[in-house]
Amino acid sequence: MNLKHPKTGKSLQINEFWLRDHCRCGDCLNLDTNQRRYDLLDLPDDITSLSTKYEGNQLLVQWSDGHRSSYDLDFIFDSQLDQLIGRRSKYTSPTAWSRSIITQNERNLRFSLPQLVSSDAVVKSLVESLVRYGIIFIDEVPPNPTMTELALRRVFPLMKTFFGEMWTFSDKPDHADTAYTKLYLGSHTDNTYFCDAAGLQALHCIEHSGSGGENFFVDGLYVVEELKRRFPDAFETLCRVQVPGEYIEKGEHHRYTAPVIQLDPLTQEFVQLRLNVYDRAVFDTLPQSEMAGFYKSLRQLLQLVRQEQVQWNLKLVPGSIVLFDNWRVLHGRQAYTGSRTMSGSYVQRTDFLSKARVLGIIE
Ligand SMILES: C[N+](C)(C)CCCC[C@H](N)C(=O)O
Ligand SMILES: O=C(O)CCC(=O)C(=O)O
Repeated sequence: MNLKHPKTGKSLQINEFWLRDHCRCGDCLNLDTNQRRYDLLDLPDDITSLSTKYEGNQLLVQWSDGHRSSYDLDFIFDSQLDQLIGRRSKYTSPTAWSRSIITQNERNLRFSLPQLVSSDAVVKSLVESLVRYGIIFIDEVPPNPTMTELALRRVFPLMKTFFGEMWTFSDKPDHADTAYTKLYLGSHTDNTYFCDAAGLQALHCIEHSGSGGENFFVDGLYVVEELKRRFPDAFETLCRVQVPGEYIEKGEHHRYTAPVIQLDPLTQEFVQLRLNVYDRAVFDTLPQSEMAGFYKSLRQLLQLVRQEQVQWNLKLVPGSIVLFDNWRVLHGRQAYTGSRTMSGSYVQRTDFLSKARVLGIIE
C-alpha cells in the first residue's frame, strides 16, 4: 500500500500485513500493558485493505478480515527503520575518551550522595553521564557495604549473581578468582562467561592499609574506534570470531561464547566489548589455520588498550564509589600489599538501559 503524508508530503510503500499487525485499537492492543491481544497466526496471511481513507492526520482502513483500523499517520511514518536510525543521534550519545579527554570532564562525572538522595535531577544527570562517558563517581558515601548499597539502589536495582547481590572482597579466597588475591589485574571487562555480562559494575574501596592497589580505566569505545581506523582487519576479525569465556569453581561452571566486539546489527554502532584475557576458555572455535590471524588481531587490540594515553589511573579511596559501564569501560588493578577491602555490585544491562530510557536519555 502506498501512503502519502498529507502534511509532510512524504510517501511510504507499506506492507499491508505490517499495517494490520500495528492496529492500535483496544481490540488488538491491550492499552494498559502495550501487549497485542492476538496470536500472529490469528491474522489471515493474505489480509488486504478493502478501502482506505485519509481524515486529517488519520488513516482509516477497512480490512478483508472485517476489522476496521484508524491510524495516526505520524505513528506509521515514525515507526520505520530510517526514523529509528535517525532518532539514535537525537539522544545522549557516547563521548569516546582518552585519558586527557576524561580528566578534562571529571567535573561532569562526580556526584555526591547527599545531592543524589535529595534530587531526582541529580539522578538523571548521573545516568546521563553514565551513558555519555561510561563512568561516574558517587562521593561522600560512608565506606561500608550498607551505604554503598543505599547509594546504588537510589539509581538502579542490583544484579544478583553467585558472587552475591552486594559483594565485598579482599585477598580472602572466597571465590576461585584472581580478584580475590593481591595480584595485578590487567584491563578487562567482567563476566565474559555469563550469557549476559553485567551492564554496570560498582566498586567502593572500603579500606586499604598498604601500598599499590591503584585502579585504571580504559574507554573500550575509544579503543575500538582506534582499532577500526588503524587495524581494520583486526576489527573485522574481533567482530566475527567467537571467543569462549569460562568461570569454574565449586558448584559453578559458567561458559559463554561471543565475539570480543559486538556492533548494533542495524546501525553498526558499538554495543559491547567483551575482553578478559584471563577468563578465556580453551579456544576451539576456529580451525588452526585461522589462529595466527586471530591472535594477531587480539594482540593489536590489547596493545591499544595498554597505551598510556588511554589509561586513566586513579586510586579509589574510601567514601567514593566508581560506577562504570562494564560493556564498554575496561578496568584493572595494580598489585597491592596490606589489607584491602572492596565492596560493590553489578547492575543488569537491561536495567541500566531501561532507567536511561525512562529518563528520556536514550531511544
Ligand atoms: C567483582 N567481583 C569481585 C565480585 C567478581 C570479580 C569477577 C572477576 C572475573 N574474573 C570477571 O572478570 O568477571
Ligand atoms: O580489586 C579491584 O579493584 C578490581 C577487581 C576487579 O577487577 C574485578 O573484580 O573485576
